[in-house]
Amino acid sequence: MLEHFAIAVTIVVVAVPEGLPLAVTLSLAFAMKKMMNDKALVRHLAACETMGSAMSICSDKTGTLTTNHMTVVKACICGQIKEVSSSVETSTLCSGIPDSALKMLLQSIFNNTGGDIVQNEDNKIEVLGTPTETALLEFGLLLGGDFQAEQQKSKLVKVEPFNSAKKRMGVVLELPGGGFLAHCKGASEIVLAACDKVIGSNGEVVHLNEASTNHLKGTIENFASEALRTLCIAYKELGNEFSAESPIPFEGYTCIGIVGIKDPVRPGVKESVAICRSAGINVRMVTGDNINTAKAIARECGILTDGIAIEGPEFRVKSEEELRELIPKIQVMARSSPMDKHTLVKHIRTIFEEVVAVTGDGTNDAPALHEADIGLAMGIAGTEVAKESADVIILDDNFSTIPTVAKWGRSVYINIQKFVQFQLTVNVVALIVNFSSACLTGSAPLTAVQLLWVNMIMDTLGALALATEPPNDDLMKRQPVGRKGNFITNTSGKTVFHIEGPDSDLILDTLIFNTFVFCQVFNEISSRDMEKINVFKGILNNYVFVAVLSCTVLFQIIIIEFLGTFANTYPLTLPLWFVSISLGFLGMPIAAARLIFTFNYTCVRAHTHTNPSRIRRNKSRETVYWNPISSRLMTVANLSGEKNKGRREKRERARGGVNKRKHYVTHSFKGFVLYARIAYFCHKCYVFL
Ligand SMILES: Nc1ncnc2c1ncn2[C@@H]1O[C@H](COP(=O)(O)OP(=O)(O)OP(=O)(O)O)[C@@H](O)[C@H]1O
Ligand SMILES: [Ca+2]
Repeated sequence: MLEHFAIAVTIVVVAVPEGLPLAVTLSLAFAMKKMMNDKALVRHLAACETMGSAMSICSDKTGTLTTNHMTVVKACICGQIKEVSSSVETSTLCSGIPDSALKMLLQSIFNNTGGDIVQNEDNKIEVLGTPTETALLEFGLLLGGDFQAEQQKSKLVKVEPFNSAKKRMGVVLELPGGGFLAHCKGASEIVLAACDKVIGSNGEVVHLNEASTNHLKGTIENFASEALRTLCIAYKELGNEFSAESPIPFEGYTCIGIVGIKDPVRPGVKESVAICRSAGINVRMVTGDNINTAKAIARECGILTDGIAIEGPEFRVKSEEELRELIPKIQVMARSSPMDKHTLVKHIRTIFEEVVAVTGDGTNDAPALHEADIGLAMGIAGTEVAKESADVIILDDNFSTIPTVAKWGRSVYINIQKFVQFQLTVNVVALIVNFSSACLTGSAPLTAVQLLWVNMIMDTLGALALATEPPNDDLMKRQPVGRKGNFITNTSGKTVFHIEGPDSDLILDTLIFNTFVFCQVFNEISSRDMEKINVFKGILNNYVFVAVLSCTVLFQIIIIEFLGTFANTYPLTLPLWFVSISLGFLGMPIAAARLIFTFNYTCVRAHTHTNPSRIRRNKSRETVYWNPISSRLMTVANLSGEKNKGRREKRERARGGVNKRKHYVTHSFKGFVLYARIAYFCHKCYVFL
């Protein structure tokens, strides 16, 4: 009783794949630890694996693809384009700029800012703020401005800080001589649209006519096509009437100038984008910046190739049908608001059912990071809001860490897949062997201790071995599995026979079907004579047999090669025909081997249970054995071959062959029952599945 109980418990222990959760956790934890060495901090454990199935990456530009170290390198003030660099003297920079314009520019730069300039302990000047702000403040210093003095001159009445939706920033100053003045800076084409005047080359304010508008627009386009981020700086006199409660008006501005800010592309981005491409991951750029700047940078990174670039406001108004057509082609989305980024990610996820990864650093990326299947935030330049919304933090702010994360994700997926396939096979075999033998014989072939050892090998140690397999570079050469990928695949079958292409499933099915039919054909031949090994002997004498067999083969060829649509088959190549026929033929040697085995086995058994009465009947005093297959006594000579054939035939004739026929009938009946049982079992399995 106790023994049976122990066996039952062991079988249950073997049957439960308790190594699976272990393998999953182990694989994830292992990947997480290794990813930490590769400068990726995983915040949610499951994210390790999700990244492996990513099909699409939406990346923002500033700070992710670019370094986020910004400097003003070009400026267009009073119609003059100036090259700016720290080596240029203030006097040369300011030459040609009228005093009034310079004064207004410095007032704007130093008052309309979210940054600050302080003196640190070493008496060095330090510029604080977001990269765009610091770039502008440094430009102001280069122009010879004094931050503190400029700020003390006038009183700040109202501030509308920068946000990514409006893409501009504005302040209102109360001037020392009385009256209010509004300053605005922001996305160049947006601010320029609010201007109707411009400071001319002599410092006078002139109406913005078509020629000057086109000149400014051309300048913006020129700067942008050089991958520069452009900002337009403008002011507006508000007169004496302004209350701090009312919003800053946004029309009738006077344009002071346009600056071009350089933000170089991070080294290694191009290579990383190429790796993602070859791994079947679609990389898109979604940025708040100008479309031309975005295009230029996207080309430099290898993101923009043959796809399209679209602007946020245009994207926003498209219907769902239009988006369905458009989204697969979009490679760059510029001037996007945080909600545009979010909408794009949501549509890729829901309409196309792709697994989407989003990378970002700013507060404007937070909604998209949150919506994505996996959010990756930049660790150094990233804002707290972005990091909070992300699943993985890229500690070195390097875009090339992203393919590494994807590689680890794929390795986790593959490792778990390998383990599941390993465990499925081992578990099922161990279970069937033990369960069936316990049912049939009452005892399991493996003892409890043995079973527990087997269980340990296949569960715990198996998990440890397979889950910690490190990734190889080949992982990034295959397509992502995506959301609908099959976890348990039949690729093994396909890879064995080198079946590829879109019809590979059908080809594999046809191969199985063909092999099955040829198994039957050869089985038919094997069944011609149950006693003899050479079943081909005299085959041509039976015309019916030959005709039936030939017709079967002929029809099979027609079905496979020509009746594809009707029979759901696919024409097989010559090597695949060879494979299926050979596999079908395998049954024959197996049948022959079984014949030899049972023959010898029964002989040996007969020898041990020799019936003395029958031995005595042999006149030539040879040792005779009882062969149950042919139901007759045989000498050693009989067993080994065709010797004494004449005598045997004579004896058979004397017996009238009655016994033999009776034997065949029982055999066929037993066979029929067995087949019926197998068929019934298969049917049950099918229904169960
Ligand atoms: N501090 C600022 N003051 C005024 N305008 C700004 C400021 N910062 C950025 N801009 C303008 O707003 C635009 C959009 O900025 P936004 O924050 O939406 O995206 P981004 O940081 O340029 O790009 P990404 O989404 O790729 O990070 C910029 O192209 C720039 O013209
Ligand atoms: Ca950004």
